[in-house]
Amino acid sequence: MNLKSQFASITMSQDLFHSNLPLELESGEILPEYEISYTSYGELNADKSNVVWVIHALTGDSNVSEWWSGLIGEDKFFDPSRHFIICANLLGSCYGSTNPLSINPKTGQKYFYDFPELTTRDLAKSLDNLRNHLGIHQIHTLIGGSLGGQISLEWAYILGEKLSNVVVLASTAKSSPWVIGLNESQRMAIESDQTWGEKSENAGIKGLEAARSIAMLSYRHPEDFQKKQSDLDEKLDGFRASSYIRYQGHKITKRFNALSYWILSKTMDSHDVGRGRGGAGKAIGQIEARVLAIGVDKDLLFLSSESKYIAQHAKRGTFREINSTAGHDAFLIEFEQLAYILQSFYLENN
Ligand SMILES: CC(=O)SCCNC(=O)CCNC(=O)[C@H](O)C(C)(C)COP(=O)(O)OP(=O)(O)OC[C@H]1O[C@@H](n2cnc3c(N)ncnc32)[C@H](O)[C@@H]1OP(=O)(O)O
Ligand SMILES: N[C@@H](CCO)C(=O)O
Repeated sequence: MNLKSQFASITMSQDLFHSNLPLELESGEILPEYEISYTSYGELNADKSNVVWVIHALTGDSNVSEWWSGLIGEDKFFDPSRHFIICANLLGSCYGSTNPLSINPKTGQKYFYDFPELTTRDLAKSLDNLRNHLGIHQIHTLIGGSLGGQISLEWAYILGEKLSNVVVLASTAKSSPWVIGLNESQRMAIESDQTWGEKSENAGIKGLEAARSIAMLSYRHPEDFQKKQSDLDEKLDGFRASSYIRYQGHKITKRFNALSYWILSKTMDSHDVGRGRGGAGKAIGQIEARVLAIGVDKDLLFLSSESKYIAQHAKRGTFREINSTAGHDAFLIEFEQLAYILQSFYLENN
């Protein structure tokens, strides 16, 4: 379906891929059929060599020109007049792809809590099925941050020589105990909501509010709070940081649900590109594409050293660092630094 684009003369299309073939999951469970919603910008060139595939993070969607507007758009680093840019909503997420609120074809009812656990490998496989469906035989650049970076690594492993460059932002080869612990606290917050367990779209929504507030503390750095949320006046209550964190918790409930959040946070936990492949370092060493791993110096969630590890173990790896008090979320905010790093990477390597 072609949509009115925000760009003057660029094609933007929002489409749905329906797979009647089942997706066999790492857990042994099966998604009998599934849909993937995806957005693309620009046109494939004659030899299909201009594909830039973006993978969104935990609560993102496929409208990459909105949430990555500093990097994608007319005259931006990835420009739809030159690149064919595509982003698919991840399975499990609530922006158009099959998720816990979709109908389970086996029962004719919504999945709710019966939705299967998905790994980053399962998600990479589902994206590869979409790629095949679209007849894309070569991806110039695959790029993703956080959970999107984890899936990018998994997919890069599968893609082999069909991928030229993979850019992994603020991410990791294997989720650390720290990340898993933080995600478990967030799921505990969801569980403590009395509505969790109900077969309702709003189940666990207050819990999700608390979960996002915990998550925000790992997405930012204390210096970011110091800069933006300090109170100028002396007070005993009603602090700016309190209202900010509550606001952020509430904001997510207007656009996301606890079931999708639960599933995708579990996906993040089980991520390990080295599972069954002799360890993360060995698996990364088998990726054929050039690997650019970008860390954020003040990322408290996925440490910059984890990005360095990825680059060090790749056959053709480069490590770069963003300097930002924004912390983990810098990959969604620091467009100038990102564009500079990407520019120099392509100049040096392509
Ligand atoms: C439909 C969709 O939205 S699709 C999904 C798009 N989102 C994604 O892809 C996920 C990735 N994006 C994100 O995580 C975020 O949007 C980021 C990281 C890029 C930016 O985060 P933001 O929340 O916009 O920035 P920031 O932390 O500065 O907070 C700003 C907000 O907090 C509010 N705020 C700031 N300080 C306070 C305070 N002391 N008390 C209350 N509210 C406050 C601001 O008014 C602003 O509100 P707004 O979002 O309604 O405009
Ligand atoms: N802020 C990101 C999560 C951290 O990668 C999101 O909401 O998707």
